[in-house]
Amino acid sequence: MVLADNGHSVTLWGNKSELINDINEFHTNKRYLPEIELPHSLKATVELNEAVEDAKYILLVVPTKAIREVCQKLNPILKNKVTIIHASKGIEPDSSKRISEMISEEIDEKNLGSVVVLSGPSHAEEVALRHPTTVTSASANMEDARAVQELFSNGYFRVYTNEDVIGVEIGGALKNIIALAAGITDGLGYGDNAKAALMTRGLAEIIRLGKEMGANPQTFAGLTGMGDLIVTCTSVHSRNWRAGNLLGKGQSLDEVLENMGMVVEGVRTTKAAYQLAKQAKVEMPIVNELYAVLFEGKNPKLGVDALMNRDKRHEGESTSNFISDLTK
Ligand SMILES: NC(=O)C1=CN([C@@H]2O[C@H](COP(=O)(O)OP(=O)(O)OC[C@H]3O[C@@H](n4cnc5c(N)ncnc54)[C@H](OP(=O)(O)O)[C@@H]3O)[C@@H](O)[C@H]2O)C=CC1
Ligand SMILES: O=C(CO)COP(=O)(O)O
Repeated sequence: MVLADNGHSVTLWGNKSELINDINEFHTNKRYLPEIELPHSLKATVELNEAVEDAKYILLVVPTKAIREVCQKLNPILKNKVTIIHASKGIEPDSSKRISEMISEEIDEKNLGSVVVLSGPSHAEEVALRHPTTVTSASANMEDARAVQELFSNGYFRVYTNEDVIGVEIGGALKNIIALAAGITDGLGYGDNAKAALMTRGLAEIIRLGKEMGANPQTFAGLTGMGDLIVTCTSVHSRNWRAGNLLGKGQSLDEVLENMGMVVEGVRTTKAAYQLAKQAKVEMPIVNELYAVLFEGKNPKLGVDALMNRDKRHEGESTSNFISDLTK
């Protein structure tokens, strides 16, 4: 919608023919954005090669677990070098790969001009209403980051640039873990003090792991770190918060995922972050407790109790100069 509003020629690819027909004929998307009239210039198709034919840019926004599969479908049909912009938020468990790393592994060099990450606090429901939204375009190649900034920027969608791809991808992925935990404490009925604690101490965990992975700690003070953490932990639109909320109210993980019907990225990312933290010996108590709740059947209330009864310490301890990292 943003790109179409900016006058670009956009073709959406989807796998449900009924939904695709509705977009082309009635300019609506009943499943995801039922109240919105889509720009009439927006075309949609079930044929991937039709969607990417002659494309200079491909915007890839499938869930993390589908990234490799979709790239494998794309790679053989690309005829020219393209820039792949991705807006997905996750880390692959076991390989610990970020999305841009998976894309670079799956798309041949001859087909791939550049990878740009578009990330930040932006629930689709509000962007579709053209409500003010700010995001970051990040790439190792700043010229490409600026080109994507130019493509998307308009009066309701403001795009900043950043060269720290690692920090931008890690912030976007790990905030989902904290949002799940915030949903759990809300589901348990604990309220705002607990949520503020999780967001603050959660950001400290994100910075610790992010630094270890090569991110610039300052990035986590920006839109793709603190900004996205705020929106995902507090918004009624957040699937990660909603999933956590149901867990806190006593549903099992299987029940929750079945009821959501949309991707809850924080679940797989918790596994990836748990593995990464272990390998890198980074202290991540919230991640550890959430991992136990999601994958080992731990009662969420006991998880909170464990966090509250950890050894007493100084606020700056083991956060590696948390505040000075953010303000440097
Ligand atoms: N929603 C939002 O506001 C934001 C989402 N994101 C990120 O974008 C990514 C996608 O999220 P979102 O769109 O909300 O997720 P949804 O679950 O709402 O939709 C995912 C879409 O991807 C499709 N899909 C799933 N698997 C495959 C596959 N193997 N091949 C082709 N298509 C597939 C689904 O198809 P089907 O309909 O058939 O299930 C569905 O249309 C996530 O990483 C999320 O974190 C980032 C910023 C904001
Ligand atoms: O990343 C998002 C908003 O910026 C979407 O978050 P949820 O997946 O929790 O809805």
